[in-house]
Amino acid sequence: MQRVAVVLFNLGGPDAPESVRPFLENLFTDPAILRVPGFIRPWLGRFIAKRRTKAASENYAIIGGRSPLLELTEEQGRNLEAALNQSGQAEYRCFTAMRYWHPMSDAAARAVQAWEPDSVLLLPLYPQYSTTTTGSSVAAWDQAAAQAGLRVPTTTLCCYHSDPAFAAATAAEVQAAYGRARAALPAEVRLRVLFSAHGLPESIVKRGDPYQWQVEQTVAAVVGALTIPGLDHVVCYQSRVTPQKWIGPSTEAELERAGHDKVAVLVCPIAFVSEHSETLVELDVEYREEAERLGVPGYFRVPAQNSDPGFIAALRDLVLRTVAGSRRLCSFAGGRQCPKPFGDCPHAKAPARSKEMA
Ligand SMILES: C=CC1=C(C)c2cc3[nH]c(cc4nc(cc5[nH]c(cc1n2)c(C)c5CCC(=O)O)C(CCC(=O)O)=C4C)c(C)c3C=C
Ligand SMILES: [Fe+2]
Ligand SMILES: [Fe+2]
Repeated sequence: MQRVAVVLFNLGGPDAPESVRPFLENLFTDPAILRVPGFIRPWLGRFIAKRRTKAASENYAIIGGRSPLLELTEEQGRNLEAALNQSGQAEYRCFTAMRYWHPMSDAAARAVQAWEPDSVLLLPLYPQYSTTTTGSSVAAWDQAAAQAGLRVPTTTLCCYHSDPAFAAATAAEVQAAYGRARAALPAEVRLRVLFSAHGLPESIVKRGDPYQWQVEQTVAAVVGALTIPGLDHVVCYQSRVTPQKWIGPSTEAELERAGHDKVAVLVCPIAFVSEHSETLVELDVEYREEAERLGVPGYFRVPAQNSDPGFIAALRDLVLRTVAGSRRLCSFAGGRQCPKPFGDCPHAKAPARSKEMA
């Protein structure tokens, strides 16, 4: 039986208070994140990380001083592995490769190599492709796999932003949370869904990053799978961490509008499939307090997918379809379907290697 290694990509997060600063240094010295000339990046990246450490540490302190991302990603891996092995088509094993904290790509590539797979499938836990997330992880993996001497056929799943099963699983969570919020609210109070995605500097989108477009596609697919007539909803962006202009509207601005309109909000994280500091602190603590201050008449949140069975089943089907040979195409070319398979076109390349992005 063929052995297939499925590598789950995620961002990673500090596992202890003393890991916050080195984690941030790894993040801010990534050329996909800090787009300045190479000679200045290590110095500037470490400087920004040092300045960010206090605020980030305070956030992690609220959730026990560490990120829950590794445990949640490993749980997703165990559930996906069990679901894949039920198919009996091949032997699957899931591995985790974090981008900015352990276990990173080098350790993951060595573990994959030791298992001696016939092929590898790279599966980002980012539904939407961004050069800052999936693109960066693919670049780190390529280097780590080469160093580990791993030379087996490797397929990359670029994104699943409007995959019907992923959208349906997400919609089921939204529908249930909407029902709970409606039941808790007086009948005369209107409810608006804020689909809140991680933000991105506008300059990165202007250089061809498909993330914002794919986030909008996800929201359209999820709203299409809901049965809530006349749903009041908006897409907005959270977690701005640098002074540049970021894509908008910001989630804070949408809370302000909700306060002005006197509508309650149901916040749905739409670009994260696991709970982490930005859902558990930014959404559950900071924005909730902000909403109260702004007079928003109710604040509710949709949980992240984590190991929701519908989400795991959607991932299983994506993996099986990809392994079965119907390679998924890159879904971005200025808003149109790209004619080339993911990996063979400029949209999939990490920025350092692609100056020709559309
Ligand atoms: C310029 C900075 C950043 C960009 C661009 C960015 C893009 C981006 N990030 C995620 C998902 C996550 N980011 C997380 C933490 C995090 N992100 C940044 C900066 C940028 N992200 C920082 C500085 C941090 C650390 C926390 C903080 O200082 O506030 C996490 C959380 C990890 C955890 O520990 O729980 C996730 C997940 C996406 C999807 C994205 C672009 C599309
Ligand atoms: Fe981030
Ligand atoms: Fe493409």
